[in-house]
Amino acid sequence: MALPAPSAPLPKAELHLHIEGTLEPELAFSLAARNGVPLPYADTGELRRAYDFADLQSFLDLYYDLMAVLRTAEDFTDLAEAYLERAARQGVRHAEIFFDPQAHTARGVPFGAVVEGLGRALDRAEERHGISTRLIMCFLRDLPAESALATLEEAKPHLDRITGIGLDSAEVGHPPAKFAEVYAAAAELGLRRVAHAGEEGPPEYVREALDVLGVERIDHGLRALEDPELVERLVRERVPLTLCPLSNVRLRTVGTLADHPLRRMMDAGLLVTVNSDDPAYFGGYVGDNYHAVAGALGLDAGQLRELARNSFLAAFLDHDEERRARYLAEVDAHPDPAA
Ligand code: HPA
Ligand SMILES: [Zn+2]
Repeated sequence: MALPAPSAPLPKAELHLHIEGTLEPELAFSLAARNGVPLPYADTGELRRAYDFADLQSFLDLYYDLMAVLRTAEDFTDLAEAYLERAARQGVRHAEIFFDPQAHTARGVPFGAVVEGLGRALDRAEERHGISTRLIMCFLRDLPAESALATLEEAKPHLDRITGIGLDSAEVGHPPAKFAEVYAAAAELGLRRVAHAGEEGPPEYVREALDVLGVERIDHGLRALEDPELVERLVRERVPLTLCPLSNVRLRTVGTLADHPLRRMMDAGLLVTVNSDDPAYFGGYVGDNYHAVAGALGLDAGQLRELARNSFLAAFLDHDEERRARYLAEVDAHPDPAA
């Protein structure tokens, strides 16, 4: 008897994904060889063994170091192409991709090489992988606000490729209000706004991201749970939260997946989504994150469907409502959300 064909993975959008965090050890070594960049690791096994993080900063140190291998537009194309291929296999139909321009321009890589390189992969993502895409430029919050303003200036000739801005890197000590001016300038330019807040920083940072920066989504937002009034507001205003469960475990913001508050957050009425953050470093791509939380928290088919629906509801698809409706219909029609 023939085995039934395995069903396709649940269609989903990925809204919290740092493209530099998709740099797998194998690609890092091959780019290092191509560009003549020395790496302080003997092989991919030794590099992987360094992925044992105590907190956000210990991860960021390695993340920024390994980026040294990314030098040319072609490197960024190869990086994004590898991500899109993996994402498609895990059911991603729409990806809103973060990149960190300052981490590259600071090393002498031109802004244009980064955006054009990524853009070449994104331009063919629909045809090759069936994935629609957006690009979101993140500012490094541990650099001065002036550097973010200069980066927005550099971005101006490339705004046809950039949908929005975000805020990432070391959170504590760098409150959202530090970036009020650049967020206001970006809003004037018609850019969408998101920010990491409440990953390691306090609930106050989540409130500031909403009130001072005018963000439309909060990346992570876990620590909002410490403030019931803030939770009530996030529910009332339907502010999407882009959660990254495997990241939270690897960076020790939650103890184990079984302790992850995702299910409680859904029960509280929050609009939560599941994402991979930096999948090459945290042990899984977005489908792996869905499977992991489904297993650890005992999510049923309805809850998995809700997470996938939320991802499309929270996506920047306002100018393409027809597409959003199509993606939502694909979720509703999916025979087996656990796949
Ligand atoms: O998880 C993250 N948090 C903050 N900054 C980041 N930059 C890449 N990944 C992250
Ligand atoms: Zn992130």
